[in-house]
Amino acid sequence: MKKQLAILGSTGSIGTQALDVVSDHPDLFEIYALTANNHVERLIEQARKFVPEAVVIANEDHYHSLKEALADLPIKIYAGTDAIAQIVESAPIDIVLTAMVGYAGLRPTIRAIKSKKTIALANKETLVVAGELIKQLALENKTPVIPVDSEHSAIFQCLAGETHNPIEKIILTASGGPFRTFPKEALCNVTLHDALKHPKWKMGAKITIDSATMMNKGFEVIEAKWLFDVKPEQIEVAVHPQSIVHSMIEFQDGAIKAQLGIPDMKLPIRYAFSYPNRLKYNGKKLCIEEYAQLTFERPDIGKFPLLGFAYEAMKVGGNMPCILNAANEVAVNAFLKEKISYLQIADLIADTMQRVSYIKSPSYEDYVHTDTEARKIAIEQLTVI
Ligand SMILES: NC(=O)C1=CN([C@@H]2O[C@H](COP(=O)(O)OP(=O)(O)OC[C@H]3O[C@@H](n4cnc5c(N)ncnc54)[C@H](OP(=O)(O)O)[C@@H]3O)[C@@H](O)[C@H]2O)C=CC1
Ligand SMILES: CC(=O)[C@@H](O)[C@H](O)COP(=O)(O)O
Ligand SMILES: [Mn+2]
Repeated sequence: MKKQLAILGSTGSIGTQALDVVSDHPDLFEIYALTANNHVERLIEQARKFVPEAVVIANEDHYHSLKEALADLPIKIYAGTDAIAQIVESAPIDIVLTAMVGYAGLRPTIRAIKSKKTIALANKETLVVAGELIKQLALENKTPVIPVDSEHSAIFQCLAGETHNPIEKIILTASGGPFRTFPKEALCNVTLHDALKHPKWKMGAKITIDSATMMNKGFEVIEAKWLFDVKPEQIEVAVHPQSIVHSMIEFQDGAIKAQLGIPDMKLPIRYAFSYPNRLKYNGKKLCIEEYAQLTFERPDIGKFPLLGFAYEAMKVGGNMPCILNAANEVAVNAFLKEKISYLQIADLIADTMQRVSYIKSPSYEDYVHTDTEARKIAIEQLTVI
């Protein structure tokens, strides 16, 4: 039986790579549903190629053009965020890949977990915002959450066969982003164009900016806490500019296991789809002799304060990581529109973290309310900076 997949965010960087993986294995996987937000032409192309049961466009303005373009095919067409949350519940779906960007991933992920679908989790913001709730729901519903994020997939792969061995320490590797070698004083002059030049990975715009501020690594620290049930002090970040070692775990006997490979998201996507099996791959692989040096250095929190904010938010807990995420989404969006400078991203987030009401044990409704409140405060701040 082919596994039936729902790809949320099929038009993005992870989504399109996931569809490549499906194309490589038509005998194993079938697309049940595709969802997107604005790239309607790309979604139409994908729908014509994979002929899924259903296609959903979050932005309702595109509904009619989508429906018209696919009128000759037996595909159900829906629009709106409610429809995305509903489609993941469809009985035939085995795996839901959460490859949409940002807070928008939270609600459909919860619905998919409650419907006992295996989650292939790329949308790290879901765990940043509501990690405790997601973990609890996944346990209650016995729903596997398989990481797609390269570092977490690496850790997950290293944990195979180690069920009875506790993790002593996680060493999350970071590329260091485009400004790794820049002196701190130079960061006041960097542009959007500079920040969008990731040294190793070709990704969507939002995560590329998160990598340039190292917010991405901060988010990944929080993501690791929830996925692997470790304390903040057990998670270390090592800057590894070659992006070949995708992360490491240290066990209590001092052994360190790592997963290596060229920077290619298709490997963690493929592994999440085929887990616990590995699929044959004949494309480009790591040739270790090409790397005379694999280097590791400590991150500079003075230069990348957002990484520090994430550790702080994780330690404070409650709705603080949700505030951090909302403020970051507003700030990155403003930076992408060139309304604020690179350094103002940190100012805006620090300010918002101080202003939003703190909730120690948030419910789902509290997260929704916190996200709204934090965005409002961050947007207000935009007008005064
Ligand atoms: N790219 C990568 O290599 C990696 C990404 N990730 C994570 O995966 C997620 C996706 O990243 P990436 O693929 O780079 O992002 P992209 O920006 O390339 O793609 C985002 C996708 O989400 C859709 N989308 C955007 N907003 C909404 C919304 N409000 N409702 C529904 N769908 C929406 C977009 O639709 P449309 O294009 O139609 O507007 C698009 O399909 C992020 O959480 C990121 O942190 C994790 C590790 C690596
Ligand atoms: C591919 C992937 O998983 C990204 O999250 C990547 O880690 C970003 O690179 P940084 O290490 O620069 O954040
Ligand atoms: Mn990553």
